[in-house]
Amino acid sequence: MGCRPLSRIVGVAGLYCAGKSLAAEILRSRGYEEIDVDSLGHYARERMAREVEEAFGTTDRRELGRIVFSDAEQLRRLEAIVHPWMIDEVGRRVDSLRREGKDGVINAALLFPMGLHSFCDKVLWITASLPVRFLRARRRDSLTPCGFIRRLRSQRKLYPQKVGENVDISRVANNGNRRRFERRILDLL
Ligand SMILES: CC(C)(COP(=O)(O)OP(=O)(O)OC[C@H]1O[C@@H](n2cnc3c(N)ncnc32)[C@H](O)[C@@H]1O)[C@@H](O)C(=O)NCCC(=O)NCCS
Ligand SMILES: Nc1ncnc2c1ncn2[C@@H]1O[C@H](COP(=O)(O)OP(=O)(O)OP(=O)(O)O)[C@@H](O)[C@H]1O
Repeated sequence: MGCRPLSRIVGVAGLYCAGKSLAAEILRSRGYEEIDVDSLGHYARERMAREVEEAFGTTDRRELGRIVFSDAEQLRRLEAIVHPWMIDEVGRRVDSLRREGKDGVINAALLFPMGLHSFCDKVLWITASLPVRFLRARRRDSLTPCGFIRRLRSQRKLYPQKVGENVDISRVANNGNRRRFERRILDLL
């Protein structure tokens, strides 16, 4: 009877434009399967379109972003609708990876507040300086300084320090080029 290989689940977290998706891409190139929790959020919004429409009068991604990222109470209302299903879905996908002995990466800005770190064997907390993140946000999302500041305010809750839980967290700086970032990540695995 053969032994199933061990599965390893790595969480990737960090603030807006720190480089979480790039970190997940690097892990994917090493055979990890990605659970992209931002995408699950968009899928959840479509699944729960009726509740979202009732609560906000719209299900449009951009319009909702404008509403919830400038008002913490509205963001909490949206999270209360979509997060329970999202957390269950991540759990289902992790179970399936573990059963198949596959490695996985959970890419989630809200890894800690959603409690998803409890599914992980290791967490990479990606950091980059504020000016670097602003330049990336401007290039990728055409965000104005005001829009950038609004995003930052909605992300105060994301830090791992706010979680008293015992999980192996490595901080990975991503202020330089991709090659250096990739080397840092691979050294930590
Ligand atoms: C409000 C929504 C519709 C705005 O969509 P939009 O396309 O404008 O932004 P996008 O999803 O690309 O997110 C932009 C940035 O905000 C971050 N972000 C998304 N949701 C949240 C949140 N609840 N709290 C803090 N940051 C968030 C993302 O990680 C990303 O860094 C969407 O972000 C959403 O449905 N959020 C709630 C679900 C959720 O919590 N998703 C994040 C899981 S990690
Ligand atoms: N080391 C790097 N060198 C060059 N460009 C980078 C680097 N890291 C990230 N970027 C670019 O910065 C932008 C943000 O990176 P990425 O999407 O990985 O961040 P994120 O943390 O996943 O963002 P979000 O918070 O929106 O989910 C992207 O356009 C990406 O290509």
